[in-house]
Amino acid sequence: MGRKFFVGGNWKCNGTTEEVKKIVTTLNEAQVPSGDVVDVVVSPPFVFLPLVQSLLRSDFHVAAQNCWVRKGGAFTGEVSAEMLVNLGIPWVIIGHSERRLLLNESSEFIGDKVAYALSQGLKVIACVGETLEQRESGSTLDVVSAQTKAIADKISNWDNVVLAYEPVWAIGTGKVATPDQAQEVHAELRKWLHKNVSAEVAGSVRIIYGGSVNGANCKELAGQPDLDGFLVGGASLKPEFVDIIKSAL
Ligand SMILES: O=C(CO)COP(=O)(O)O
Repeated sequence: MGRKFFVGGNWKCNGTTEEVKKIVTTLNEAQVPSGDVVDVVVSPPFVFLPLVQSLLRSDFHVAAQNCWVRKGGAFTGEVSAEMLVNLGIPWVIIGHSERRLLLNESSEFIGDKVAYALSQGLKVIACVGETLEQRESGSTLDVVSAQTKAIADKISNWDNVVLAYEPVWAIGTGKVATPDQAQEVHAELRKWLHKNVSAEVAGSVRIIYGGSVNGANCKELAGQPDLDGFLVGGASLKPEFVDIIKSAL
């Protein structure tokens, strides 16, 4: 099927100028598989985007962690998709569970954001995932399907979308999904896309996993047939991010 492996590093709300420079130096010096084998995208906080973009090796790319839902204007504190395009930022993460849960972003709002960002020419890492409560009540597949539907309802072209499955109970907890748990949801998401979007999209969209991925557990997860990469939080701030990139091989 030829889906290129994708490794994203979500730095979240972390870092000082010095720390950011250090991470970028580590990445720039790393021996990793070529850009033909893996897409590497790191996502610093907005304020560090220009710095990271100017220092980062040219085969790695940057993503913003969010953007405004429509054209910019009188929206204090927001950053528009147009601004990211203006700075040459190619990617944006949309719908991360921390924004869904802590900032009350609804699935519909996220669908609108994905559509607007794509319309401006950005590539989107769109996140879905269930809470522990939802998993324990057996509604995981319903939840991730509904979150994916809210995106599918608003877009017609998936070429520039990477779908990130991030179970909330695995984020920052050290409790990684087992390879079987991840594979099950990834396969179901692909089935959902096949049925509700198209066979082509189901076959070509990369579905990446996020939640307590580290240098030790990445290899086994990467071996799952429907798992096309990772969105890494905590470990993306450490040198072991390089080992996660290497799991593409
Ligand atoms: O939320 C995540 C990436 O977006 C995952 O975070 P952790 O890797 O820290 O669990």
